[in-house]
Amino acid sequence: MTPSLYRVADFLAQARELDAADPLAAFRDRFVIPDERLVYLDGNSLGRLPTSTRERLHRAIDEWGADLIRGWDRWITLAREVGDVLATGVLEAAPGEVVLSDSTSVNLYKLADAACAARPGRRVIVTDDDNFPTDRYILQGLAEARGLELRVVKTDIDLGVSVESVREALDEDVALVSLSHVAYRSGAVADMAAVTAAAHAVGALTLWDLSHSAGAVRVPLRSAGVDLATGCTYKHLNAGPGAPAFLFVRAGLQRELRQPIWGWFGQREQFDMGAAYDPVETLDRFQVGTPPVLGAYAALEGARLTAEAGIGAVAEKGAALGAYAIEVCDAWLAPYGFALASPRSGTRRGGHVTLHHPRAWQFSQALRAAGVVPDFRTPDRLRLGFGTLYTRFADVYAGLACLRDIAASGSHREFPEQHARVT
Ligand SMILES: Cc1ncc(COP(=O)(O)O)c(C=O)c1O
Ligand SMILES: Nc1c(O)cccc1C(=O)C[C@H](N)C(=O)O
Repeated sequence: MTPSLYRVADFLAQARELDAADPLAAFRDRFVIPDERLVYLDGNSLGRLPTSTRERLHRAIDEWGADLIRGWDRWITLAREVGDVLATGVLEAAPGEVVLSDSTSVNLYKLADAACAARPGRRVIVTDDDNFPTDRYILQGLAEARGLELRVVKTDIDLGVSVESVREALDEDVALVSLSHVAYRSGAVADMAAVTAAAHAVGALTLWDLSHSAGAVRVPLRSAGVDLATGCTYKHLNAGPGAPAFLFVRAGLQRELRQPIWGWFGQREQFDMGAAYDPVETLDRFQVGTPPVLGAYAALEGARLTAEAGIGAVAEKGAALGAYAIEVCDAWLAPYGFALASPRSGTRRGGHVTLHHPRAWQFSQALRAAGVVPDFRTPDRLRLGFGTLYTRFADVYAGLACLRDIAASGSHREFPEQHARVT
């Protein structure tokens, strides 16, 4: 499974060999793939639909029709049920530390505000300048509302945020360090354990965005001593557009923190409908309102699929897909001006590989027109995202062969230079 061991020029044969040796190959049959000709390299934005999810959602709709309000006997605990699958099968956390809730954006706000409230007198939140937009905006808004300073660490946009740069931003005034574990643009993996240790050394809490990590790489929440985390389920966990996010709160912190949105799903004896907010002492205090049940079932199926495959095997295959892509890019695309904009080392890279090219937008449009779906990120980056459970080495080969042919023929120049709308 290690592409660098190959010294053959025949990348197609190499892809076939790697697919034949892939222990996760059979998982592709567990996804709905209506068009086998489409080369989908955007699983890091929106994962494919698992067949079990399609079945479970049909069943859930029928249960709604038949059970009506009685369905809540089961649905009421669904967010925690999914959380436990994520905790034990995907995130290296303990049962009772992860729950499905709201969106990543809303959870970031809830957790960051709770962390700042738990460090009264400290005036600083630390983040980095290439963190995902919603993270930066939420922290900007929170800092403004609380009269805090948002200290923004400079990132190398291809290699991610370094522990040294975070350390330089730390002092005893810092309440919270909030970073993405896998950078959305480059796929660079931050050193979760070292950053967390550095933050703890000055008495600060840590909050990690795991949107690009969950279901793609190992997330050592427990061994790194992480305090707080959140992330989406619609990328590598394949739970579908708008599926609910998850949040993690370290067991030892749950009683101490109080989140800012006082909803009834955090309330002790919820159905007593008490007069004043009195939150439970467990993780449920970070819930707010009625969970989206259909999305929660989709998240349950997606999380189970990754847990069944094993996050170790998933991460290993993701790294191998990336290594193969980089090897092919070096040989085929560098002559056309493409440059790697992700870490080369598999242990420092998440589930996607990013390429830099001044005409990345035009290439992304030409690829789409040719039946290959990558994504584009401003200003000049092409991201190739691998859904480890369904992307084959042969898909990576086909996508890159198409990109090479476009570059060789110059056909990308037929597409407008400026991007209009980008997803
Ligand atoms: C790192 C990261 N955080 C957050 C989000 C989105 O958050 P939300 O689901 O709240 O829109 C994304 C992707 O959209 C992301 O890549
Ligand atoms: N969440 C998305 C959406 O609602 C619309 C379009 C794209 C997305 C994405 O997930 C983008 C993705 N987080 C990124 O890394 O760019």
